[in-house]
Amino acid sequence: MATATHLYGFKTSYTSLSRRASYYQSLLSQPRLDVAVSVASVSGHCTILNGSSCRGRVLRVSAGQGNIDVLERSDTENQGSQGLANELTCVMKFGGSSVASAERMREVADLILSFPEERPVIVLSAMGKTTNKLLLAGEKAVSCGVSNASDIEELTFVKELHLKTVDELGVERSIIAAHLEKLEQLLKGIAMMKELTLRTKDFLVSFGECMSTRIFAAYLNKMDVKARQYDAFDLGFITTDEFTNAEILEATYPAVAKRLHGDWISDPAIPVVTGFLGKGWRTCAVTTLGRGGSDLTATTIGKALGLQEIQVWKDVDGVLTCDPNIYPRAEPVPYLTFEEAAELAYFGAQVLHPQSMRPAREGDIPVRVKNSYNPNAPGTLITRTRDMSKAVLTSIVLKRNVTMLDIVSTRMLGQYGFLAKVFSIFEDLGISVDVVATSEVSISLTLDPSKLWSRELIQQELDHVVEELEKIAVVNLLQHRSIISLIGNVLRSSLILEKVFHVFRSNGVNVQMISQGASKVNISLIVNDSEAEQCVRALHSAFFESDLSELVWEYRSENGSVAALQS
Ligand SMILES: Nc1ncnc2c1ncn2[C@@H]1O[C@H](COP(=O)(O)OP(=O)(O)O)[C@@H](O)[C@H]1O
Ligand SMILES: N[C@@H](CC(=O)OP(=O)(O)O)C(=O)O
Repeated sequence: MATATHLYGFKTSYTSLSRRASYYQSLLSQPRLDVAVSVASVSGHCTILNGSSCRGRVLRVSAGQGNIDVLERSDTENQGSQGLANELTCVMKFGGSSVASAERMREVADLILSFPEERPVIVLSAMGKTTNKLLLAGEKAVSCGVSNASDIEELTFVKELHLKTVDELGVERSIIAAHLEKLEQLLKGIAMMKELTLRTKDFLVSFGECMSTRIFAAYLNKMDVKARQYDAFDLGFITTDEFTNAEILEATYPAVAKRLHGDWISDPAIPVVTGFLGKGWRTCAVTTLGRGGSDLTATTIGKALGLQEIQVWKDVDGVLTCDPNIYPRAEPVPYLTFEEAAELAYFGAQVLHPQSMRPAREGDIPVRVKNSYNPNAPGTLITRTRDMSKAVLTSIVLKRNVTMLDIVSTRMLGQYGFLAKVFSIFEDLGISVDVVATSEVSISLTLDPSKLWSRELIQQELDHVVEELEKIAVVNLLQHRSIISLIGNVLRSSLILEKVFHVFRSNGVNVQMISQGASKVNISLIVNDSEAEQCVRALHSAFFESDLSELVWEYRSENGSVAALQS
């Protein structure tokens, strides 16, 4: 092992010497420079000028001229690494549909190995529909009695699926035997207690990801590809204690970077990480990030390690122009911005977790959505910016079963007092609002259903909201509504809306509320649930299957300027 020291030109964006000094202090406190380098490259504070590999212990950083300083490092601890060329390069997340069986796991392993230039972190979801089955098993356990818990149909299904998979892949059953045993014990516990709390639900579903990752890592090892399994809750994913919908806390980033980096450098092996899971910071119990949360696990790791790319592998050719279950002729969208993708996810496109774009945007790391069943399809590339000069409508998203409130002031309060009071009621009750339209004396809004997760709560919460609002307003509660969100270039909103209203009128549909906020990418329309799918199909035909250029041309002539069309 070499013990030479090396000097590097070290460029920092901090111009003040005192800021630089305190920044270097933090670098020096890192046990190893590879951690410091990745922290630095993520936050964008510094770059290593000569582009060389920089691992080992930071000895000294001394201020030089301008904002270029000299960094001295030692190779003493440079165990087994060949420099940045051997860093982990990307994160590849495979959803449940991609790892639903032994055959699928084999294909995913082949797919990973077909990118020899990549050194990926792998994030996996539970196999197939395991999460749904586990939740159903938990619900049945509440009322089936302890003696029947072992025979719950969904438990048998989960056991058989996982045992069949290990057998077919030729890995040891012992890899998951303890988890299957513990899962059965847990269901007996639920049966005994006759209750399934949110905390227990999270622990229960965690078995899915814990088993899929163990099986897959064991299979890679069997194929002589060195892999190491990680449970996210032991890896450093620290979250709030909001069971079933936990938020990732900032402390996660350095913790995950340190652990994955440290292990990779001391003993390189492909990390295989459980998606979806975390550890509550107060309770230290297993938490989950909301359904579909493995996307968020992947983008969090991408940001933590400052990786080159985040890939999310699904069962569709990328983000599509609308939900293919509503309209099978939906087509892949080749490029999206983080903002468009976030808006699309937030307004209900199942393909991405609503919060998953945040870490990617903060770390400015491109996200590629690909199809594990059709790897040659180009997929969707999501980046900070894209060419919007030709963009009109990008995608149509539908969120069903939304509750809408029409709130009309009784004029006991002035306008500003009225709005403030209405929103303070929502804040006090912890309910999020999705879409809002206001006039001087009335507000129409929709409630975020993710906060109204459990059936019992819905009615209770709604009753309470209405009761509170009725103290200052006349309230009309409208249920079974849908939000149709048009993600696109809002600079062309007149063109979009002209076409939308033409389509709605031809289909005899009345829009009950419309909102085009400050967001440059989204127009939301509220219609009855019963009319929503028909509207999405008609809008898709109008925007994506007919030639828009004629309309664009008319619009351009009317506005008399080409510039009006360019963002
Ligand atoms: N706009 C959309 N683009 C692509 N897929 C969509 C869209 N809206 C809904 N979906 C659905 O999302 C599914 C993929 O998301 P998900 O099931 O969470 O993937 P995975 O489990 O593989 O991570 C697709 O199979 C498709 O049915
Ligand atoms: N297994 C979890 C987490 C997840 O992200 O799954 P998927 O990637 O299959 O959507 C769920 O079903 O919600």
